[in-house]
Order: sequence, then C-alpha cells, then structure tokens
Amino acid sequence: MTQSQSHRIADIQITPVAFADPPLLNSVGVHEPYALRAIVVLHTESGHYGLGETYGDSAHLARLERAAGFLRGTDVFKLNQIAELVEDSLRGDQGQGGHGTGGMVTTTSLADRVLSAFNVAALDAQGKILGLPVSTLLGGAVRERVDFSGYLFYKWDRHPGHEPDAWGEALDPEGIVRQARTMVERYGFKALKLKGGVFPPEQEAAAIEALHQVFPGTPLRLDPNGVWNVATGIEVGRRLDGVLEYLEDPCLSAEDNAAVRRAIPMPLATNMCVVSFNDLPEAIERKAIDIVLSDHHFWGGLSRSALLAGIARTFGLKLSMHSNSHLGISFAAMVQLAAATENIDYACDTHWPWKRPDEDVILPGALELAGGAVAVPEAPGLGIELDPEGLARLHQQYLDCGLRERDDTGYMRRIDPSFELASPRW
Ligand SMILES: O=C([O-])C(=O)C[C@H](O)[C@@H](O)C(=O)[O-]
Ligand SMILES: [Mg+2]
Repeated sequence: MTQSQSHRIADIQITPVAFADPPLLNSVGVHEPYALRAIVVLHTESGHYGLGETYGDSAHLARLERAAGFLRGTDVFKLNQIAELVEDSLRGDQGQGGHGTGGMVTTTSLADRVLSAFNVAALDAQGKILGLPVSTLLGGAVRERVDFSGYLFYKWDRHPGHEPDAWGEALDPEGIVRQARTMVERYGFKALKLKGGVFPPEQEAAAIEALHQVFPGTPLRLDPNGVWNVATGIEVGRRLDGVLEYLEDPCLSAEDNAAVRRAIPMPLATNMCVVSFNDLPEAIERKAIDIVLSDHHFWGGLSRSALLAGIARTFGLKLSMHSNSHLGISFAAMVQLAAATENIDYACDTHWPWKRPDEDVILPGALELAGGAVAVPEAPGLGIELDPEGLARLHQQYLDCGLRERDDTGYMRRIDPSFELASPRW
C-alpha cells in the first residue's frame, strides 16, 4: 500500500444536478419533472478520486460546501476524523430544510445526512487507492448479487404540458398490474412494492390483491408513508394476510405502528419512524417494527449503515433498504453495502427503473439490473467511474430547470389547488 500520508483530500467538488423524473404520485404530492441530486467528487493529493451522491436541495448543498471546507487536508482513510469534522462544520446550524425527501421524512440526523456522501466518496477513494472494492473495505462481500424489488407507483401518463412518457398511466389496479408486468419483463424482479398513501386504502389493497392474482407467490409490499390511522393499518393488514410480505409505515409514530404491529399477521417495516440511531431505543422498547429499511443517505454513509446492521442483528430486527430517486453513484453504494451486509433480509428498494438510461454521471455498463438483481462490481472502489460529460450535462439541466428543492406538494398544488396534506388521512 502507498503511504496513506499522501492521501489527504486536496479538493472536493460539489455539483448539483437534475435528471428527468416521471410524475410519480405519493402521499405528499407528485414528483416534479426533474429530481435533484448533489454529486461529490473528492480528489486526493496522490491523484485519486472518490464519488458520493446525495440530496440536491439548496440548504443541503450549502451544508455540503461548508463541510467540504472543513475536510480539505484530511486523509481519506481517517473516516472517524471525517465524521468529526462534518459535525464541527454543523455547529450552530439550526437544521432547517435540506431533508431531501420533499417533507416526507424530516427527523433524520443532520450530521448523518451531511456526512453520508463524504463517507461514500472517501471509501470509494480508499478502494481506488488500494485496488479493492468497497465491499472488501466493509468486511468482504457475502453475496455476488444484490436483489432489488420492483418499485411500483401510481402515476399520470405525463407531466402536465409535456409529452406522455413510455410508462403510461397507472391510477387503478389494472394500471398497476400493467406497470408491474413491464417492470418484471424488463428487469426480472422477484419482489414488488407499491407506493401507496395516494388513494383510499381499500383501492390500494385491491391493487395489491390484483398483483397477487397475476404474480402468485411473488413477495408484495405496500407503503402508504404513514398516512393511515391505527384502525386502518389493522384493517388493511388483516385483509392482506397471506398476500403481503410486509406492510411498510402504515402510521408515523412508533407508538401507532406498535399498535398496528400487535394486531396484524405480517411483519412491519419502516423508513419513517426509525430514521436515525436516536429512534432505535424507543422503537425497540415498544416493539414497534420488525424491519428497518436503512438508507445510507440518512444513516451517515456506509460505515454507519454497517453499524446499524450490527444493532439490528443484536436486537432481532430484520434489515433491508429504502430508496429515493437516485443516480448511479448511489446505486453502486447501495450494491456495495448490501454485498457486505450479511443480514440484508429482503430484496432492497430502488428507483433505478424510473431513471432514463441515458442520464447519469457515471460511465455506463457497471451496474446491470437483470433477473431482479445487480452483480456486485469487483472493480476498485464503488466499481464505477465518473462520466465528466454526463455530469456537465446534468448540471446544465439543473441550471436550466430552475428547481432548487424537492417539492412534491407545491407541484401537486399548482396542478390541483385543492390537494391537502393530512396525516393521518385515512
Ligand atoms: O419507501 C419510501 O418511503 C420511499 O420510497 C420514499 C420516496 O420518497 C417515495 O415515496 C417517492 O419517491 O415518492
Ligand atoms: Mg417507505
């Protein structure tokens, strides 16, 4: 190995990008025509680089820039020091905005959210320096392929004022089954998740039943993002006995989810009521959930996600992964992490099929989703390379599109002024 002394961070570039996103409906509104991300490119004095990807909301970008200022000169192998410096950079920060989830999850740890992309980029650089994949740095791959689920969304056939997209409309069980057929044909998914919280629960339960008829034996999940009350969670959970693999976030609080969990036959998963290390004690004590859907973007990157995996195992919690609209760097990071995490118990979520294949910031070919899984890249680091032209193109798109925050609710209200946020809604 080369002297680690020379692997200090010489420079960090943070580039906001925008990529096309279809009109996917959820409990807080609808996806805007572009999804925002921030791309972190870290350069070492020794001439290596590392990649990270995170939210592109403006408050988050400002924090990334500030943290980057603190990190210059730090050795990429000193992950603890990187975490400490990120915390230092956030002193006095009141934590307003920059959550990156359109208001859906606002209680994640500020420090972990900002740290994440730097931790990923440092690990990528370490791997490139050492000639080892990140999965090896995380303890070694325990699987060669990582399973993902097909992530189904209710959607319009187009953004208002735009041409229809190739996916078409999905606003009822038939539309959802049609979408699922395309997803399965194209990517071979062996598990399917429906994003709910859009229509009354009985309609969403009917969509799940329709999927069960067409794909018997396929594990199914339903996620209303916490907009149901306890009685609805119990009713739908009981109705879908033998049909759902797990129910995800029927309610928002640990207390309400615990009440649902006690009364339904299937396990309960969350990426809303357990979103930081601080949430774990209460959820464990209340027996609120069975499965943590981890997300390295808000659990502090890959090192701290590995710590979460250890805690989950200790307390008998199952583990899988949540996703938001993302590009190839995040996908590669998820794949490397899942490869090195023994207790990934279910096929992970990904928004990958919703991204246009010709829009990314990495060179094509490293991540192929086939048979419902991605082969873990064995090339050094995350196993991907930056595509500078793709980065420049998506940055220009960011400048041109005018969006600066993810705002599913504001967009929905411009289209349907009567749209109301309410939790619980049903
Ligand atoms: O599992 C989840 O809660 C998600 O995937 C959250 C996302 O924000 C999803 O609702 C979306 O993309 O609209
Ligand atoms: Mg969820």
